[in-house]
This record gives sequence, structure tokens and C-alpha cells, in this order.
Amino acid sequence: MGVLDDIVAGVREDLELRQADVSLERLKERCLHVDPALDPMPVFRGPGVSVIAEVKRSSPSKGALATIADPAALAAQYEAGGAAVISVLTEQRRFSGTLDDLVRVRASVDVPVLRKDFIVTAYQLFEARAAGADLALLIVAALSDTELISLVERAVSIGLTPLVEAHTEDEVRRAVDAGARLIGVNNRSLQTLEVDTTTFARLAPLIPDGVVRVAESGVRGPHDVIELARAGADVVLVGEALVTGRDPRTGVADLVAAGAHPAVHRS
Ligand SMILES: O=P(O)(O)OC[C@@H](O)[C@@H](O)c1c[nH]c2ccccc12
Repeated sequence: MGVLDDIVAGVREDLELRQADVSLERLKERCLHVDPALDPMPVFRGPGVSVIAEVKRSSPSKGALATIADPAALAAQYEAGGAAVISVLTEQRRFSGTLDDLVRVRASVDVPVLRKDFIVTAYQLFEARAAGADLALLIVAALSDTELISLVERAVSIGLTPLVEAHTEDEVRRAVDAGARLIGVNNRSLQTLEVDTTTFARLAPLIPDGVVRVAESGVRGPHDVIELARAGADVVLVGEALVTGRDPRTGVADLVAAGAHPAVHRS
């Protein structure tokens, strides 16, 4: 069993407990009382490379990265540095995140918030919306075509913008076929956890014009942002470098500045 299957098995177990506790009907009811979701797409399509800054305590590849006692404060720093979107890892077992982190982040920033998790059922989309999320990650490798198509549709129907993540040529094709308007190329394989930052440049040309391209994982600093922008990135998603760096606000600002540089020409 690859790492991804292992993670998803744990996610399904945790999900069963939450489903026994809160019915889908109750979640849908909660969704009626949260503020309408924010649309990240106009900013993503605007000038410069947008930065999605991630609240990430640990990862299966690196273990503990940062304590992050106050995710809301960290998110506020990211926003002050110019982050277009805040990503919050809500998976508990491997990433030490919770949905409560997302609720707290949502309350402290005005930019859109992404639920970063291993979403395999519509229930998790309603959870995301009820917690105030504006975007939700859908990982192609964790889903069948039927599941992917129905989760993309369901996300859109409840106001969430799906970020559809691919790691191979075939997965990019499946993301496109599922109607994704926002596609992320993960430089890290979720089967082996290895990072190859050339993955984005190799797969980006398969993403049609008009679809927003996100480069995910392994971005260490401004230099990487410039390279990824040249390869066609509209957006970069950065976690580790920001949570382990000295100052998250300056860290984001430096990435935003690199992506806004006039020498950076995006296709
Ligand atoms: O910490 P990094 O290397 O900057 O990566 C961030 C983000 O891309 C990574 O956390 C990620 C990308 N896709 C995922 C899917 C699930 C969990 C985590 C991820």
C-alpha cells in the first residue's frame, strides 16, 4: 500500500466517527448560516504570481515542522505579507491539523481559505463549507473518475472552488476532463513522498489556456517562484519554507515580490 492509500484509510476511519456525531442534514443546515464563499479566481487570473500560504504543522515526509499554537495569528501574518489565499491542512493523523484550525483562520483573515485534506466524500465538502472554507482540495490520485466528477460538481454547487491536484500526465487529463478550472500540479508524489520540482514544468503544458495553474510543494524561495512562473505557474502553494522560516510575513512578501517582478513573463 502506498502512502496515499494509508493516509486515506485513516481519513475514512476518522470520518466515520464524525459522521456518527454530526448528520449530513445538520452540516447542510450549518452551511446556510456561514458567509457566502469568496471567489479566488479573479485574483489568481490577475497580474503576478499569487501565493497560497499554508498552515502546516507536520508532514509524513518530514515529521514535525512547527508547533503553530495559534494558526489564526500565523494566517494573519501570511495575509499581511500578501498571500492571496490561506491553505489550512485539516488532516489529523499525519499533518496534525483540525477543522477547528480552519474555523479560527477563517475568523482572522479576509482572503479566501482552502481546506487541504484528503476529500473522498461529499460530507467532507459540506464540512469544509460549514467551517467557512472557500476552496477545497480534490486529489485525483485518491479518487475514481466518477467520484472526481461528482465531487467537482458538488463543490461548485455549494460555492466552493475545487483545487484539483494532479501529479502525472494521466491525472492532469483526468482533472481537465472533470471540468476543473483550477489545477494544481504537486511536485511531490503522494505515493513515494519524493519531490521533483521539474514535475510542474513537465505537466503545465498539458493544462489548457483559461485553466489556472498552481505549482505545489518544494518551493523554497523567490528563485523557485521565478522559475515556476517561467514554466507557466499562475499560483504557487507553499508550506514548509514558510512555517520553518524566520518570519512568515516577510517570507510571503518575498515570494509575492518575486512573482510580481517585470522580468517574470507568464504565458
Ligand atoms: O510544504 P511544501 O513542500 O511547501 O508543500 C506545500 C503543499 O504543496 C503540500 O503540503 C501538499 C500538496 N498537496 C498536498 C496534499 C495533501 C497534503 C499536503 C499537500
